[in-house]
Amino acid sequence: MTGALQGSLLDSWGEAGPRELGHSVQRTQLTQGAWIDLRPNWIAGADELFERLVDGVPWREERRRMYERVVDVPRLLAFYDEKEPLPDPLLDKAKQALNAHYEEELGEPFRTAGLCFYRDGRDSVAWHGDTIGRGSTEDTMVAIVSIGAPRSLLLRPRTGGPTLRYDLGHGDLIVMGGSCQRTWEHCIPKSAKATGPRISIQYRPRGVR
Ligand SMILES: O=C(O)CCC(=O)C(=O)O
Ligand SMILES: [Fe+2]
Repeated sequence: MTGALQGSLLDSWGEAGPRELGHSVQRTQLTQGAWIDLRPNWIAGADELFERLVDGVPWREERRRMYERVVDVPRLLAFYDEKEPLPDPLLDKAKQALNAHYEEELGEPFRTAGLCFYRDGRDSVAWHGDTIGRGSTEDTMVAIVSIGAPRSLLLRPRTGGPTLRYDLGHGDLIVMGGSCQRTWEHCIPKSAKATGPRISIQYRPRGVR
């Protein structure tokens, strides 16, 4: 069964929104106090959410200076600061569910939402940690909901070592925690295969970017 068909069947049986977290979240300890939580198929109603976000989010193209040149950022972006309403009620429900599950351990709530739109396999994000803010010095969490076409998220330790690959499917949740932003890097590599569009939603605490 294809992911899309499976998604639509599951969605027709239940209400749209995040499914339970609890015991369905699987944690993997990485090195140096970094960890990853995975919760496949977290979002019910992911097909409809994807369509609403494609049409409803004011996607921005960005250009960034790279050494001597100004280049297109190879994905579309949107950012919702903590006081801005999210573009879809399902994204509020997902944030509430993440906070119910993680706030105690995180010591603060997830507050902001960044959205990326990977139009096809040529769109990507290069190796980086989310270290513009406090993630460069403190443990934190970044929770990512993936919808649309499956893409790989790669992780590698900054000190060198094997690269881990997580194939993120439609409606999956991955949470990077502990020291992950400063001791590891992550990327979404370009894909040579014919790849459909994907949207990721990243929830972060205040001051993490
Ligand atoms: O699209 C993703 O899953 C990752 C995005 C990301 O790493 C970022 O926006 O910092
Ligand atoms: Fe990132």
